[in-house]
Amino acid sequence: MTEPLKNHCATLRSDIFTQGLLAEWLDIKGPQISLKLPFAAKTEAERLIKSDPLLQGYRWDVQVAVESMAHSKGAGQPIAARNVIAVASGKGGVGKSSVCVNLALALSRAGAKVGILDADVYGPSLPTMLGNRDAKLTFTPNRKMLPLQRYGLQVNSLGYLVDAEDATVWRGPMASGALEQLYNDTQWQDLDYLLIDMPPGTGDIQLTLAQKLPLTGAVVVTTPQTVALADAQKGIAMFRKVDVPLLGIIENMSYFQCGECGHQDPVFGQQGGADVARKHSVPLLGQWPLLTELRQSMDDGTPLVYDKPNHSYSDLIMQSAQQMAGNLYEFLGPEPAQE
Ligand SMILES: Nc1ncnc2c1ncn2[C@@H]1O[C@H](COP(=O)(O)OP(=O)(O)OP(=O)(O)O)[C@@H](O)[C@H]1O
Repeated sequence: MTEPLKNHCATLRSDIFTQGLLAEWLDIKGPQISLKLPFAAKTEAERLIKSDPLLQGYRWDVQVAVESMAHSKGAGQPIAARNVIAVASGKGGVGKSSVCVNLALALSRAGAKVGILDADVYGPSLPTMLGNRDAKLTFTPNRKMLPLQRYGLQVNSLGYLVDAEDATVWRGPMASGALEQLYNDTQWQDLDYLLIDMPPGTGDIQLTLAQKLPLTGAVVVTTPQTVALADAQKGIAMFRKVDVPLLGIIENMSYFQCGECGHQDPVFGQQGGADVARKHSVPLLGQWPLLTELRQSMDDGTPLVYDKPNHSYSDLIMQSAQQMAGNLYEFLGPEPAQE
């Protein structure tokens, strides 16, 4: 029965599991099935299993054991996590930090150990979005920073070290120095994914970061608006130039969705992010509407995907995050085992 069952699981396909649930991830002992996923997609796997009548008679134990991907680079920087992902935008204010926080929380819900490094040193917004602005970092005896724990994530931001207002007037070299220190001197604990909230833009500081950090991949956030799209394309070009694989584009603020009646209004134009994704052969990870509740949740420091997991918007975020993790695995493949 084991082989036919494994073959059946391989037919359970979705956008995230393009080859189904693979035989090597499954361990079947009588009515007990253990499924060990190599990327964060526990929620999607459970959904697939639940939707199949043939699999209901079994006891399922779904675990996530994220593997480090083969592609990992960076000029001499230590690698702080199994996978390091930049969340970037060519233009400011398109919602990059909000997307980064929600993606991180979604990956954590999908079974992974996740951290966020707020590298947006000119305007660190992580402390506000996570509702822990008064939190202060602690240090190890050898002066390493211990990341703060929040909503199941490990996080660090310049905002926990200095006042956000002070950081906004920093000049390039000071900001780059602070960033390198944040990256090198934070003692991250056993992370599957470290998401880096990059400073907006494609200038020197962003290029240096993209070159120096051992990035496994990058996600570009844009709105559908023409000016944002031009900058998003610069972002794509920047990552391609330094050989960082693009895991996808998130089109944020795709349309305004009225919280009362559900009416949709394409405030910033239509499909722009989707068109750029197609033009540059980068996957589109999602189209997230402009929603008052999302903005409110970020201002209140209780991000939607954590605070309201059953909200339809949270489903969108979960889909994008798991798709990103799946793309990372599919595009890059696990690191070969050490001899
Ligand atoms: N989909 C959305 N719906 C409603 N509000 C949103 C959405 N995405 C982001 N926002 C809001 O837009 C504002 C800007 O978002 P955010 O700070 O995430 O952008 P950013 O691109 O990181 O900005 P910066 O360039 O300053 O780093 C915030 O108030 C945020 O709550």
